[in-house]
Amino acid sequence: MNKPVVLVAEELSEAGLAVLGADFDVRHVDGADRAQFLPALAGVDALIVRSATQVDAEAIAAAPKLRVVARAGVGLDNVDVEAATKAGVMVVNAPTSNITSAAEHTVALILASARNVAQAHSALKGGEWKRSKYTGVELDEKVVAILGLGKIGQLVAQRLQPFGVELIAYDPYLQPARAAQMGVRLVSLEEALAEADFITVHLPKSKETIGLIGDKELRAVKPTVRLINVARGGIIDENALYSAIKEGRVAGAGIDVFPKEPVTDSPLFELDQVVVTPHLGASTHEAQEKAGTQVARSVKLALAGEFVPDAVNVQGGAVAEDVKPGLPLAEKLGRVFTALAGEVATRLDVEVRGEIAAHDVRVLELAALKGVFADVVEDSVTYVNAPLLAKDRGVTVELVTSPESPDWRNVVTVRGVLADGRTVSVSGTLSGPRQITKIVEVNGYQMEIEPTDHLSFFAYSDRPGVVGIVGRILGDHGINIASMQVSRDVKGGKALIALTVDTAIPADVVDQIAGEIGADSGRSVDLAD
Ligand SMILES: NC(=O)c1ccc[n+]([C@@H]2O[C@H](COP(=O)([O-])OP(=O)(O)OC[C@H]3O[C@@H](n4cnc5c(N)ncnc54)[C@H](O)[C@@H]3O)[C@@H](O)[C@H]2O)c1
Ligand SMILES: O=C(O)[C@H](O)COP(=O)(O)O
Repeated sequence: MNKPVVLVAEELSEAGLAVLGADFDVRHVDGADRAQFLPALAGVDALIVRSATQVDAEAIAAAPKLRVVARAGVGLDNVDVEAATKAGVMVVNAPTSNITSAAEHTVALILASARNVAQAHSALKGGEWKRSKYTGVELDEKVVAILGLGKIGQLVAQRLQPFGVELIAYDPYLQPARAAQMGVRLVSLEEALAEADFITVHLPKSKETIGLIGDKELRAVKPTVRLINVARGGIIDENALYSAIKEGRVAGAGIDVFPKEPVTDSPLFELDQVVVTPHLGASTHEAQEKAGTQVARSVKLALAGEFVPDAVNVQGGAVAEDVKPGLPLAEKLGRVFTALAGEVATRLDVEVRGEIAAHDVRVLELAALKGVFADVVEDSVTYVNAPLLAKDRGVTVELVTSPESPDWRNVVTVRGVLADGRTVSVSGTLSGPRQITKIVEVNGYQMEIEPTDHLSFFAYSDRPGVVGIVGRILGDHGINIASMQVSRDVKGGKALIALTVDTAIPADVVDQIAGEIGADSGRSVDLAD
């Protein structure tokens, strides 16, 4: 059997490659070289990148088999997550892999900028012993403004605390009490600019943050201020920063990231007051080992069809062990639902009852939706695009949970209302230590059948002789019945036959049975693939 193809488009740690092991066809390409990268995507199941590879809509379209894009690091601004989601491609990152390295690099640049380390180093190695020119400033008693008090911003705050600085931060999405616990005073952007001796940026790059620190803002700072950016290029406007330093309105800067990378001709490079590094924030052995192993594990999970905790475009969090067996059950129920309904519902309820409802079971709703659309759309349906498919078709979906359940069993129900107002439902359980899955209800009829590869359901009016007719027709076509159950509401009322058979029942045979027994409906579903 062909191994799944994993394309590694940037350097991945040895430890990450070791996690992938021999089960995958691991290929390498230079993701920054578009002419090589795009053709290499054909036939690829998983793609691993860092920040230099643009995974845009064009790249995603060039990879029709792609199931997961893994970013061995934090920032996702080089990945078009929306395009990936539409294509059903999971996007994962390694959200905490390099935050310590990025925070330490920030502190390195703050100190380097305060004490002119890089400039003095170059001068001395160039044969110049200059002391007064490189007189610096202390951090003690200075005000440090952190823009973005998230994971890295917080680590920077912790690390700067012992230097005796006063910490302020601009982050409108954080509670002041949480910041206060860290010894940080939350302020407005205007206050941060006016009060700071050092400003360090730890924001994501977004529509709101691009150019957040531009000409106007750099006219509102102290002339002694130093700016540090280990987040993303473009959050501080480079040209505005250049002018501010050149005109003596800003004392200096420490910059790790640039609007376009790689870059060797930024205007900032000509200024002695600016210390620069080529996007080295995450470039430590430790961070790369963590990023590589974390994404390799996520790729393995994603290609095994399992839920991935670090997926950024899938709703729901980590899946509890007790909930995991419910995933294939909910997906099968979704497929049976669609077979029974014969059309897309206008409204769908996914009900989860029993002890598992104590966990986060949003993933069961996704699994049910995955099943509902699996036999409806041409493209592959995943945990990622299933909610979008529902939304596109105007299906309202609701998850209903309850710890109460009959017989103490965990029960999952997919219930939908069709355009003509009819309700269709199917329920399944997980029972026993082996978590055996059973279908226990169809359209209100109680039963107990295994969701095997081939199922059929016939709704008809209760009367003698029907079972015999069904058996004869299937026998005539060489189809072996594995199990058959008849349920009815009242004697002589409406009844339902549920069948499991060894081979698929062709559509014309389903029609023949339905015709001969005068069924209200006859449906079959193949869960084999
Ligand atoms: N240089 C490197 O090598 C390197 C390494 C890792 C991360 N990064 C970058 O560092 C940055 C921070 O990463 P993180 O993991 O700390 O992210 P994070 O999401 O944990 O933190 C970002 C913080 O910014 C705040 N924020 C978001 N939008 C804002 C806005 N418009 N105004 C003010 N605050 C806003 C959020 O509330 C959050 O607290 C990202 O840009 C990431 O890509 C760079
Ligand atoms: O967002 C990140 O994780 C950092 O910017 C690191 O990027 P890199 O993996 O390309 O070094």
